[in-house]
Amino acid sequence: MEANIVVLGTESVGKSALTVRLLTRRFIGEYGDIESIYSHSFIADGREITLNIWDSPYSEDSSVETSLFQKKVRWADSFILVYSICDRASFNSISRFIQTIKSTKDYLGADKPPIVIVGNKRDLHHRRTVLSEEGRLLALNTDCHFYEVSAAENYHSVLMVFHGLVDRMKDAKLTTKRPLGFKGIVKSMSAVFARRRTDSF
Ligand SMILES: Nc1nc2c(ncn2[C@@H]2O[C@H](COP(=O)(O)OP(=O)(O)OP(=O)(O)O)[C@@H](O)[C@H]2O)c(=O)[nH]1
Repeated sequence: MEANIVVLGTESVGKSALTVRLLTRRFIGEYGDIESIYSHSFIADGREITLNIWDSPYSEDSSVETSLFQKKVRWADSFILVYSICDRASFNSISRFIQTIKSTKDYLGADKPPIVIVGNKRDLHHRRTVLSEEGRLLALNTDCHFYEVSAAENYHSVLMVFHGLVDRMKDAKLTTKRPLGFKGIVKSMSAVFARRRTDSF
């Protein structure tokens, strides 16, 4: 099985931190602004599963109206929508992402995609401005799954997010993948670490 996952959310909510945590088990603190699609394979129930994970830095250009956003929605089989539990505005933006994803997929005649909502930075509970119940309620009302995690502190909770999404996709036919149609987006993990090393000098 091969599946395309897009990680979305507003600025600095921890999209790269979650992605890099899954891929390397590490939290490296600073990630740079790298638009990347990472490939990650693992075995589950005796089957090889490959996830292509598209992580992009947020900017005004990533708003839901843009053609790049539409391109991501078309490409993806499923979505991880991230907010920070310390950032109310990032939580408020999640509904808009869900609406746009659903209406675009509907317009394309595609199946309803699995969507997971993730409240990140759980370790910063003393600065919390979004209650867990609010995240859970939003997920319930929009037929999404919900997790609260800390990419900084907990690898296993991040693993649960991605594996939970895979479980929801298991029966879908997700095999033949078309190339994206533009160059320079696929980076290796070494790019992330190289960037960090450079930044620290
Ligand atoms: N305390 C804490 N900090 C986190 C956590 N996840 C990410 N951060 C920090 O939050 C900041 C932003 O993390 P990124 O992963 O770059 O966030 P992003 O959503 O990819 O940001 P953009 O690329 O700007 O859209 C960094 O300083 C991270 O170290 C977390 O779980 N807990």
